[in-house]
Amino acid sequence: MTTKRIPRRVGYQLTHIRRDVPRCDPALLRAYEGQAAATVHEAMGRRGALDPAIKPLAADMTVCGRALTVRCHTGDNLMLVKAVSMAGPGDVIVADMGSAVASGPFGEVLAVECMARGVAGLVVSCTVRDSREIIRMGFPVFSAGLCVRGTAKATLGTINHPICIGGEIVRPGDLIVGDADGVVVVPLEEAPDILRLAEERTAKEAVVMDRLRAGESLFDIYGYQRVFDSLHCVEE
Ligand SMILES: O=C([O-])CC(=O)C(=O)O
Ligand SMILES: [Mg+2]
Repeated sequence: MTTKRIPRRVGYQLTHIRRDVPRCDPALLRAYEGQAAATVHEAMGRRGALDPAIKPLAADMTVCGRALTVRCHTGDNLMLVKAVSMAGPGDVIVADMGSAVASGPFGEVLAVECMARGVAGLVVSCTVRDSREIIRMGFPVFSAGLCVRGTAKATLGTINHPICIGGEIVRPGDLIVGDADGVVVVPLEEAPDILRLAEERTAKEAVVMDRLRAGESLFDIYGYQRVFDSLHCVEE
């Protein structure tokens, strides 16, 4: 009797894990480290902001790095565990965990591995757990809150494919900038121009704030009377 073997590759085959992804210039990454998320968001024409439900575990957490993207099956962190094993310095793991927000696919144990690998941070669409320990060790985690529920480790997803998180598309290699105000994604090809615009904005705001300290008003400096006039503002 002959045994029928099922061919492993039939028709379209999804590549689950991609390793050959664009990498931004390390000097550019370092230059982004001093930038506030809100400034970057403004500099790119108010684009790129993830849903504000995704917040840092502690107000003083900041993150800056290149996106290592992960797409997990709902309630399963198998691909996230794999992504952590692939991550290194300068990487921010950005994880779309599917439709269930309330689960704890990331906690103290994975945070320890991230710290050991020098990973820059985690941005995740759902909740996480072991928050006290993660805050204590100072690993930057941006999540939709906290949940004690554990996850399965049984289903494939993708690593380093484009994902959608917090209403924004994130592609592997895109820049991620996050702080207490929220998280912004910068498309890699736009990163040099947006950095220049962000630096210009920071310099301009420093001058404006000096003028405010000297007694001027923002209303006058920016000439908002023009807007009032166009709206026929009545004042008595
Ligand atoms: O292992 C998990 O499923 C997540 C977790 O709790 C940890 O990383 O500590
Ligand atoms: Mg745990």
